Amino acid sequence: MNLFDTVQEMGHEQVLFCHGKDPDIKAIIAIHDTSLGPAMGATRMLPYLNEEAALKDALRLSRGMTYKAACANIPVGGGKAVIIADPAHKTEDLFRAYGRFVDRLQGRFITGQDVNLTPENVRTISKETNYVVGVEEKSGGPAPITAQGVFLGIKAAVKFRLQSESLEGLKVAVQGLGNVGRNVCQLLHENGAELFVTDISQEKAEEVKRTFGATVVAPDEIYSLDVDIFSPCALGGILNSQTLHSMKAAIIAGAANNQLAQEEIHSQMLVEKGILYSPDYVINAGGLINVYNEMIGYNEEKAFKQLHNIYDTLLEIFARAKQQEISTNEAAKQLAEERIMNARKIKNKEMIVSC
Ligand SMILES: NC(=O)C1=CN([C@@H]2O[C@H](COP(=O)(O)OP(=O)(O)OC[C@H]3O[C@@H](n4cnc5c(N)ncnc54)[C@H](O)[C@@H]3O)[C@@H](O)[C@H]2O)C=CC1
Ligand SMILES: O=C(O)C(=O)Cc1c[nH]c2ccccc12
Repeated sequence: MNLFDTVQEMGHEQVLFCHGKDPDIKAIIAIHDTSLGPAMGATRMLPYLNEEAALKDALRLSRGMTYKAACANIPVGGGKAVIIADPAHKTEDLFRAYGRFVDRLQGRFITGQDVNLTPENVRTISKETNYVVGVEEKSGGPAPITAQGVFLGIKAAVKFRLQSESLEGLKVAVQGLGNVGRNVCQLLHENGAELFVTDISQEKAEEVKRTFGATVVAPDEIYSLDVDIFSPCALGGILNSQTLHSMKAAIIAGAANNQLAQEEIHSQMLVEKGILYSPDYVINAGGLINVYNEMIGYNEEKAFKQLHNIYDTLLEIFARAKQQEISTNEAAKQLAEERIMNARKIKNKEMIVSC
C-alpha cells in the first residue's frame, strides 16, 4: 500500500501509529475528518493477519464514522482505532498505555468499546484519559439502541422495496447473535417475522431458537437461504462476489460495519441483482447516537428522535439511488459529503464574520 496516496484518496486528516516497548503495544488511531466536530469512534482489538490489514480496517472504519455522523446529523467527525493484539493477551498496562496515547490527542479523538473490548477494559483506558464514552453506561450500553436502529432500517427497506408497512410473515436471516443480533431477533420476532439464524456459538444459536422459535442454520448456509431479508450482525466483508452470487434476499439490512468486501464492485453487484442494500454506516448509527447523547447529557426524547431519523434518511437514500440510477452506497456517500461541505461553508462564514 502506498500510504500517502491511500490517505489522500480516502481523505484522512491524520493517522497515528502508536508504539510502545513496555508494555509492548501496537495501535493505529485514524482520524478521518473533524469538520463537523471531534472525531468519534470506538476502539477494537484484533490479532490482524498483518499490519496492512489493521491499517485498512482503521482507515475504512474511520471514514465510515465520518459518513455515519453526517448521515445521522450528529455534529462530530469520524475516527477509529485498532489495537493489534490477541484479545487473549489483554493486560491493565496495555490499556493504560493506549489510554495515554488517546489522551495526548486532547479530545480530537473520543473513543469507547468496540469488537473484543469489554466495559471493564474501557474503564481501564479511562484511568488515563477523559476522552472515553460509554464508561458509565448511563443509557444501558449502545447495543440495544443499535438494534432498534437496525430494526427501523429494516422497516424502511421493506416499505421501499416490498411496499409494506408490516413485517408479519417475512422471512429474515440474521447472521451473528451477539449484543446487537439477539436484540434484532427479539424485535423481529415481536413483529411477526420468521427467523433463520446462525452464530459460531452453538449456545447462542440454541438460545435464540428456544426463545424466538428461530430455525438455526450452519454459518456458511446463511447467505443462500430463500428469505426476504438478510441481516448481517457479525462481521465485515460478508458481501463479496461469492456470497452475493447465491443471495436470494431482496433486502440486506444489518448492523455489521464494512459489509461490502470491495465497495465499488460489490455495491454495483447489488444493483445488478436488484437487492436493496441499507448502507451499513446509516443503519448502524444507533450506537453513535447513543454515546453522543450520553456525552452531551442524556436526553431520551432527543436520542429517540435522532434514532428515528434513520428511517427517513434511509428512505431518502433509497429514493436518491433510484432516481440517479446509482447504488445506495453511493447515494449515502453523496448525502454525507453534501452535509460535510455545507458544515464547512457555514464554519468558514462564521470565521469570516468573527474576524
Ligand atoms: N454494538 C454496537 O452498538 C454496534 C455494533 N456494530 C457492529 O455490529 C456487529 C455486531 O456487534 P455486536 O453485536 O456488538 O458484537 P458481538 O461481538 O456481541 O456479536 C457478534 C456475534 O457474531 C458472532 N460471529 C462471529 N463470527 C461469526 C460468523 N462467521 N458467523 C456467524 N456468527 C459469527 C459471534 O459469535 C457473536 O455472537 C459488529 O460488526 C459491530 O462492529 C456497529 C455499530 C454499533
Ligand atoms: O458505530 C461505531 O462503529 C462506533 O464506534 C460507535 C461507538 C460505540 N461506542 C463508542 C464510543 C465512542 C465513540 C464511538 C462509539
